[in-house]
Amino acid sequence: MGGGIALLLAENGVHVSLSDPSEETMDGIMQKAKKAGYNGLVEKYKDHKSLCRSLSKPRLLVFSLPHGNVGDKVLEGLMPYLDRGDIVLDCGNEHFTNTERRQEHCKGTGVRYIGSGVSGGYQAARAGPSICPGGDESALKDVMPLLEKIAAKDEDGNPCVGVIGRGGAGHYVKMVHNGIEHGMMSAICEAWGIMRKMGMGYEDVGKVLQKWNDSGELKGTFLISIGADLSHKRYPGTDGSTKGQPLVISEVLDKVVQDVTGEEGTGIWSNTEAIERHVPAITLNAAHAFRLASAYRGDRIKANELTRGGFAPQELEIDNKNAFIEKLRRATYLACLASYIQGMQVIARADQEHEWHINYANIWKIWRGGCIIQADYISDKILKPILLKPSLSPADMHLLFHQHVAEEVLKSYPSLRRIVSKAVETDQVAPTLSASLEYFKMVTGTDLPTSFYEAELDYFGAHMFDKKGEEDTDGPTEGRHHFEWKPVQTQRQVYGASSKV
Ligand SMILES: NC(=O)C1=CN([C@@H]2O[C@H](COP(=O)(O)OP(=O)(O)OC[C@H]3O[C@@H](n4cnc5c(N)ncnc54)[C@H](OP(=O)(O)O)[C@@H]3O)[C@@H](O)[C@H]2O)C=CC1
Ligand SMILES: O=C(CO)[C@H](O)[C@H](O)COP(=O)(O)O
Repeated sequence: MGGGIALLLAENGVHVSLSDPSEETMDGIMQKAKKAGYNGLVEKYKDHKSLCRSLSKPRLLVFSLPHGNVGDKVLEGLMPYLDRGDIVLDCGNEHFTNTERRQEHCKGTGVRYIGSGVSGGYQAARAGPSICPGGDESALKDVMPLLEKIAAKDEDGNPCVGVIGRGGAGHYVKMVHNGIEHGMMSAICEAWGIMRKMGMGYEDVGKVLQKWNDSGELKGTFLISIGADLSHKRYPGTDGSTKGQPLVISEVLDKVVQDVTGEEGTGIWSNTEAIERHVPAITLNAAHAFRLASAYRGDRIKANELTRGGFAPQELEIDNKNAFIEKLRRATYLACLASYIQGMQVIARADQEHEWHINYANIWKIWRGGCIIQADYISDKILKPILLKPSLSPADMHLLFHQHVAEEVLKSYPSLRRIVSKAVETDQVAPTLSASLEYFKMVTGTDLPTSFYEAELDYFGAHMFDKKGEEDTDGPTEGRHHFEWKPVQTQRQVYGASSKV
């Protein structure tokens, strides 16, 4: 990512001083710069002192580092050579609490720290990513012209960058972007698995994904478009030709490991945040659990043996394949929409709590292009009418509270139900699609079986309950009633006089 950003900056005429523990990595970037004709614009520096000396003031230091300690160490190493007014632009996926801690630490020194998510993967880092910066207002004012230059552009040519808000808001929004990304990726891979079990070849599935990306509710969805593309990629043979070579996808093992290996943290953080902000983000939770289950392939093999082959998905016999695929498209869309609804709610709750003053119109802007969760239909039809409203209330951020969103859910819900029920009957692996179905049932239900849950809680814990007709008007409040479901008994009454001590 860092190499791509360095070359992108050089392409825009910026002098870049590189610093990386690996000489080889830096040489590789310098070679690419030379090849691209950015002569003299990229130089490498081994130590912090010479790096900082090479930069004109106020300096702009761009981080693209693994999260956590690494950023702390690099900042600590740079600090003695930085001056008041210098700016650190942290473009990694950092936990917002680390961002805010560093911002606080920098404050006394006059160094200005911006936490800025970037999205779009390493290809976008080179061509122009979607960028969501947050933090010091004056620093943001200084860097925005440059960020606007290097950012991805949407279909109208507008840069996909905007100030998100105070403190760690930029990194927070990027974290939730990744939570939404995981929900969408999971739903799409489940749809892919179902199509494969319908007997469709990899390339046939690719063609369907291409159609989904071309029109309808999944139009312009980046993850669908790359799915269509990758479905046709073959390894080159010794003569460079791909003819008769295996499709790459046919050889990819079924494990997603980066949560477990600690390379990335955004999936864990966004789910933890959803739970801590009391958001029922079951689509995101299921997607995350699916990744975790997939990571432990060795455990799966063992459990598969013990369950005599596990519960392998059956081949699907579908009479009207086209009609079924249309339902699958709608089901996938609804799971993607659920991911957005849940993610936005997490952001809004955190915004209220941290008082980041998030600019929601800018969230719309940064997700319009260049990012992994780019979804043109959702952007135009769902988000635009809400996020671009001149004044927004916290309730607006519950996307489902808007009639046009509710109508979308109503339109595609029967398809989601049909797909999930078929998946359940035939043991297809569809955790995120199933969770999304449950999500819409849960969050629209007004007679949930949680009456019984509440009664049990009151039975054993005296946790109180409200009675039917006693509605909360201002958010959840503790129940008003306790019923003595069973009189408290003494130990002797329960266990008898002869119980052993
Ligand atoms: N990959 C992606 O698609 C995206 C990644 N990100 C985020 O961007 C950041 C970078 O990601 P990515 O490029 O994929 O990761 P890499 O691991 O490829 O790059 C991390 C860089 O940090 C350097 N580094 C590691 N440890 C230290 C250290 N102690 N001191 C100084 N430098 C160090 C590495 O050096 P070395 O050359 O020695 O390995 C490497 O150049 C991460 O925060 C990631 O979450 C954000 C969006 C997309
Ligand atoms: O931030 C990203 C995209 O937005 C990166 O691609 C990130 O590496 C994806 O990893 P993970 O799926 O573990 O979040």
